Amino acid sequence: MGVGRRMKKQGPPPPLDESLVSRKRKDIPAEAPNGQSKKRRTSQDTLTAKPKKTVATRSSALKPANSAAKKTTKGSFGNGKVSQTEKGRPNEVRKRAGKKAPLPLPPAEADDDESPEDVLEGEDMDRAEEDGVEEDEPSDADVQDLNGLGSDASDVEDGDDFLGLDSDVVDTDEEAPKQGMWSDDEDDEDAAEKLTAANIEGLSRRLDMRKAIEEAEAQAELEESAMQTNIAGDRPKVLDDEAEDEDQAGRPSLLAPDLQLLRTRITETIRVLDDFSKLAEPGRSRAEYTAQLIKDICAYYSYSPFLAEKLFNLFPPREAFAFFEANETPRPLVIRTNTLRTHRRELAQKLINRGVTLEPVGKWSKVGLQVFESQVPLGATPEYLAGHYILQAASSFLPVMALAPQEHERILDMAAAPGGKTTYMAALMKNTGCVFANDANKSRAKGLIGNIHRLGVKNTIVCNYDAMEFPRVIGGFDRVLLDAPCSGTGVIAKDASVKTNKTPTDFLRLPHLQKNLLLAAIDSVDHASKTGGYIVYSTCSVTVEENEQVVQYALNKRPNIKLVSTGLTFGKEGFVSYMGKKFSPSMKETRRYYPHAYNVDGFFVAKFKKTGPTPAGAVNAPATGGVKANGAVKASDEEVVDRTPVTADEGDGTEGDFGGWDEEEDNVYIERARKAALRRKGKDPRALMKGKAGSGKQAGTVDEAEKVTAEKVDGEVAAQEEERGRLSVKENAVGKAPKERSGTEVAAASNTKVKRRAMVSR
Ligand SMILES: C[S@@+](CC[C@H](N)C(=O)[O-])C[C@H]1O[C@@H](n2cnc3c(N)ncnc32)[C@H](O)[C@@H]1O
Repeated sequence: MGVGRRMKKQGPPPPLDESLVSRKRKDIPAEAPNGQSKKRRTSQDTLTAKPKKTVATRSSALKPANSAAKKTTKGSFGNGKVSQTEKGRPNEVRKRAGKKAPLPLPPAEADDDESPEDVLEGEDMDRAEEDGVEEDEPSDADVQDLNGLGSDASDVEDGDDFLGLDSDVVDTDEEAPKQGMWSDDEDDEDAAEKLTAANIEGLSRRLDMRKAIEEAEAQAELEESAMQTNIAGDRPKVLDDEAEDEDQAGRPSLLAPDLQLLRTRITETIRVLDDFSKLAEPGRSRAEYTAQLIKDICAYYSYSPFLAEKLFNLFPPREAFAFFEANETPRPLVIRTNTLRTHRRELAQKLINRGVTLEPVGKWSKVGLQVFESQVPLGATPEYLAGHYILQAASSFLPVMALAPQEHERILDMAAAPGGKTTYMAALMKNTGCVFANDANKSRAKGLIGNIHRLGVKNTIVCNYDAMEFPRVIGGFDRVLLDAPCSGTGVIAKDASVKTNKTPTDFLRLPHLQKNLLLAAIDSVDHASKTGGYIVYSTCSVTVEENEQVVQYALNKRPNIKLVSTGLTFGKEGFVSYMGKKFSPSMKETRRYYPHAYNVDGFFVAKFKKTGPTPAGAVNAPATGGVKANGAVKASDEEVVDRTPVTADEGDGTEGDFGGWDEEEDNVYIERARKAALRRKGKDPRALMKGKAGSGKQAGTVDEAEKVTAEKVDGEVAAQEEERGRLSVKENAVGKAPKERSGTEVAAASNTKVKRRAMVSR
């Protein structure tokens, strides 16, 4: 495998406090480093510019002695790839703009039809090979971004819930004293020097290229922004004239937007919003500028207006820009050492020998390795096949680190496929105790089994339930991880379809599901666990609806939980208020991760401690039936169906503005589900409704707009229920042949249903 797109795109976006544009302007020397005078870059130049040449020249100017760097720079970047200006822009926009050479999508991405709800880890071999099409250039900050994070790593390892981590991780640490590039307690100096020497050429080459390219990019950007056609003086004129967007007949213009002008206008609008009183045109409001900015962001990055606005509202304008920019470049390729099979140092040495350039992901992790270049497909090396590592996004380490599973504990991973987190947990637990790895999607659960086998995990039982059925299936866990299905707004760099395929309905449907799953997670934990009693909720989404709002709902519904520190050494605090809504002050214990801030996928992590028993009337209390985690069957095996109505979500004064249920919305859900059930039984709900007094009254309580949304949501919920029903029926019908059972499975699943559905990790 050559130098791939992903591997080249290791660089983070610029730091938050220095915008892309202003930072580069600041840093740019008056004259190009090689003494060439500045040349204005036209849009045609931009598209045809050969980074190879620029990079090589600037690189040699920066470091004339480094011929190796020059040579590799040519090899790596000199394939007639597109310039920075064009990089990362959606193809369709480029096409619309009539540009000469549309940037091809890498085949793996183009073919990837899995939604972020489905695939968050990159375990397949294909993923490791999805490189090699688009060029990018790392920036100076790139190593620091992952490496520099959590430099107070000792806190992580020694902190409350991380007490066990040091001993849990079978890493070089136990055997070896300190060394620089590797963890403090890793390797002796000689060994590490060898590793570093083997790696050093690649690393220094990368640094050279990064520096050179950033300079070239900054220069180009400066020149571009100088090409302003509609910006004059101190008060830039950036607001659209109505007529500009319409043709002569008043229809929306079909002309392709000029991307350079759009970008310039975006940066200028941000500048105005940063210093509104000084820079705004007289008589124009902030709202007008914001609307213009969102509109330009939609055009430039190809977002739906709905999602662009939702994401924009999470940040101040300048930071929002950094976020949208960061979504255009992939995050670093990271592998997690499987400490059940090897040590990180050993693994690194073997991979370096195979031509992989890598280094530890940062002090905050003892098992992560960030890969910069590879001569081999990382999903097909002997070490990969032998289960020595898994390709896993750095952000996806975080929920497991927060959960901090301990040896000999019983853990539930409610939505586990494809198993990146399950297998990490098993490694931390040194294959002791028991992990129930559940996923509602049967085919994904099979992939999970594959990873479990490859990585040598032996303490895990895979099962295939709708997680809402917990704890009726089995409860009493020491810790539960709910890595919830979500909209994937944190992983847009991996799946650009999120930009346009999410609708308002998704942000009703998903939080509804997430809230239910979180209650089930909480109710599945044994509050009296001697070692645990913790729940971690995580998503790869950055929206408030799927994160703080879900957490707040759980806090409202379960007085027997409290938010506690995640123990993670980096991450931004969760919102305690958002757009006029208030959340619990303890929400600051939750952590938000953004691509532009940490060069990791967008993520959210919340950790709860369960402080008391599940309230008697709780929806998911394992009152009847089910088994405890220790395998003891409860007195009655009768099926418990969750019929608890959901209550007010917003504005009832007692539960806060977020986190509760919207009673009307839920009445509609319930009503629709009832109708769907009737239809399934072959009855016509409308005929039945006619006879019922009050049914019209209920319909009258929901206004038309709500009705339309509710119709849609309920249609989807009903379809989902139907699908789940089918899944469950199918599974029960299929059952499991005796040969598929292992001792572990049989011992742990004394409940017939569990036995039927559990798939085995041998
Ligand atoms: C974010 S992914 C999980 C990723 C996984 N934790 C990992 O680290 O590899 C969400 C998963 O939830 C599963 N899922 C969706 N709805 C579910 C439900 N009601 N019960 C259980 N699992 C569900 C999906 O099939 C998907 O695999």
